[in-house]
Amino acid sequence: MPSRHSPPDIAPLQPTAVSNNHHRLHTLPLIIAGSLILTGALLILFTILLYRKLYRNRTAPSDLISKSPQHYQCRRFSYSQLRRATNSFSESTQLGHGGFGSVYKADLPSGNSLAVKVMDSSAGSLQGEREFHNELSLSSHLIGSPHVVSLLGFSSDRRGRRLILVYELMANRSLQDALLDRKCEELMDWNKRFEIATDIAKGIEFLHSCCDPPIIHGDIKPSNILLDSDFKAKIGDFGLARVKSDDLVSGNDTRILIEEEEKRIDVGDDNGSILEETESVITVFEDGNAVNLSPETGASPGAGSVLSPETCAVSVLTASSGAVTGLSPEVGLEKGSVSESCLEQMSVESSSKQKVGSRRDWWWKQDNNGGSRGGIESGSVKDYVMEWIGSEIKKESDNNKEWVKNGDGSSSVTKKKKKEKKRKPREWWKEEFCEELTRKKRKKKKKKKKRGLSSISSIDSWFHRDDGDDAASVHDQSHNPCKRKKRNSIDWWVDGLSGELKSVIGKKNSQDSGLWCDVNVQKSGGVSSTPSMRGTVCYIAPECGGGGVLSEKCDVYSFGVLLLVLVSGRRPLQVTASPMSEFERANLISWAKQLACNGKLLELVDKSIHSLEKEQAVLCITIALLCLQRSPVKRPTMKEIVQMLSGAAEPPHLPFEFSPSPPMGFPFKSRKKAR
Ligand SMILES: Nc1ncnc2c1ncn2[C@@H]1O[C@H](COP(=O)(O)OP(=O)(O)OP(=O)(O)O)[C@@H](O)[C@H]1O
Repeated sequence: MPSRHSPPDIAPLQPTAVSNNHHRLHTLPLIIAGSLILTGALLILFTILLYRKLYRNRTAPSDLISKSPQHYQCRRFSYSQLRRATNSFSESTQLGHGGFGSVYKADLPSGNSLAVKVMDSSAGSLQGEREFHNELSLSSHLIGSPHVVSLLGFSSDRRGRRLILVYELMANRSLQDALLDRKCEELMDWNKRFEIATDIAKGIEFLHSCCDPPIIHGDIKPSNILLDSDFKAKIGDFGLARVKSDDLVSGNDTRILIEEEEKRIDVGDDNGSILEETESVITVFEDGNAVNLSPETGASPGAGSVLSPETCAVSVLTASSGAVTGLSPEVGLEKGSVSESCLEQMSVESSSKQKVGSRRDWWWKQDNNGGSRGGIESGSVKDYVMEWIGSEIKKESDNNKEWVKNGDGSSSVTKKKKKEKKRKPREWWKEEFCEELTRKKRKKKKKKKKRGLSSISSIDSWFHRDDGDDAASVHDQSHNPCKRKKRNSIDWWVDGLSGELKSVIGKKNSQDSGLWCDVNVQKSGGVSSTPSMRGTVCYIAPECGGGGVLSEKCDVYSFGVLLLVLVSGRRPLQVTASPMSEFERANLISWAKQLACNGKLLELVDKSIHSLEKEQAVLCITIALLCLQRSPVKRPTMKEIVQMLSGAAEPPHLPFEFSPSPPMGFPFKSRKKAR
């Protein structure tokens, strides 16, 4: 009998293998998923670590800085100690407010007091961080001058969001604050002012001549001049300063560049820029709903609109600087603040018109900023201003129709009487401007008849004036009484503004409007100035604005403006009284030039000053005018200035173009007549 073989144990094995396979099939995706999750988690962890590392690097520069040997002399302060010393950075300890934060007085338990500048980097201000770095990195160069504010150290909070610079405390805060806001009695003594001027000059000379390599401050202005308890001046705030390194243009190169630039402008302008400018004005206003900007034609009814004095004043003053204490009749010609929206509008629009200039150094680079020669071309400045005025005119035109009629003399007597009753503070402005307009209108008609010249808006001609032309025109007019007659207060007022506008418009800043906001006087008495990478409007040299060539001569120019401010006790741009005649004084630089041409320099001196040394005052103004020459090469060096101020060098002569007119009736015969 055949033995019956039991079937091999394969059959029962089969289900096991199947189940194993099944098991494998089940686990494989799990393994894959698991490994994917693990990889993902690792990636996320890595990213987080990387991000934290980068973030830490960005927000806590002080950690890095402390490792750098060149900062070892700068002490690192304990944040909590500083916080306690400033009462948690309370307002009561606030000394002032700048572009990138506030300055507090810190009273240490030892009895010493310090000034603590807090920059809140959580606001995302890269520029603030840069200034922080810049100031720290320069501190090692700045030791040894009694005319420079000492940087004692730095600090930052645990998360590195608050960056702190610690300075010696300057009891009388800034010159801006003491002279222009608080009007300290001590500064009404001429000797004190002269001493301050000399100290500042010595401080800048130290930066230019004693530091190796030289340092260019880049932002000389009253709010960066600090006064100790004896009102001795020291230069502070080196956030925009820079070491003059080899990659920077040397003095000679600067000269070549400037000469090339001047040639380019001469040739460029000849090649039609003036024509373009004229055309652009017409186009702008034709586009702007047939708004006629010419005061002459604008005054006529039906012209669609008119350039009201308010518009003119606000636009030009706003454009020029925040340093305007009197803006328009609406603000009562007292301290007022420039409309922020206007400033923003100006900055935003202007920045879009700028040509972005390329500079090697980050110092010059600014978000949304840059540009060639003053950050903009003259045409675009004017276009911008014209456009802006045009838009303001549109707003004004509806309100001002009555005024236009009045200006034209067509309104009824009864209406006039009614208006007189309601006379608002701004009325004087309108009336005076109407007179101005009608006068101009008459003159223009005469001109047309005589010469048959094409009509160009007088506003247009205002903007054709450049800094250089300004001087020339001042001189020209002073030497030619006939020409001078043609100028009126408005002309003088607007004189020189094109250069300032260039600076303004080249200053768009991510944090604020980019304008000098000295009008925003803080509660503490401090002021907020422009946190600009290029200096401050009205103080910045024409060639430096908008990323131009930087040299020591930029500081010399700023010193010139500061000197005028010091002597006159007023801001570079301000209207202090209501009459139209005051407009000619609104622009301090133009006014100084005008007085120089008329041989009346001493009229510039602050009336509140006592014990005036007239010779010294004339010396100061003369030096200021030398510093304000358009060509940097012509400006004196700080060393020369110190020598002049200290009497070690001969007192300088006024630049030719500002020297007083020669006596009339000069016996000069032309060849033609002689024959
Ligand atoms: N060391 C100091 N001692 C006393 N007060 C100071 C000191 N440093 C600054 N201040 C005060 O704080 C104010 C603000 O200074 P800060 O340098 O921050 O800004 P600013 O120079 O006014 O403007 P910007 O930031 O545009 O340069 C100064 O105007 C001054 O009144």
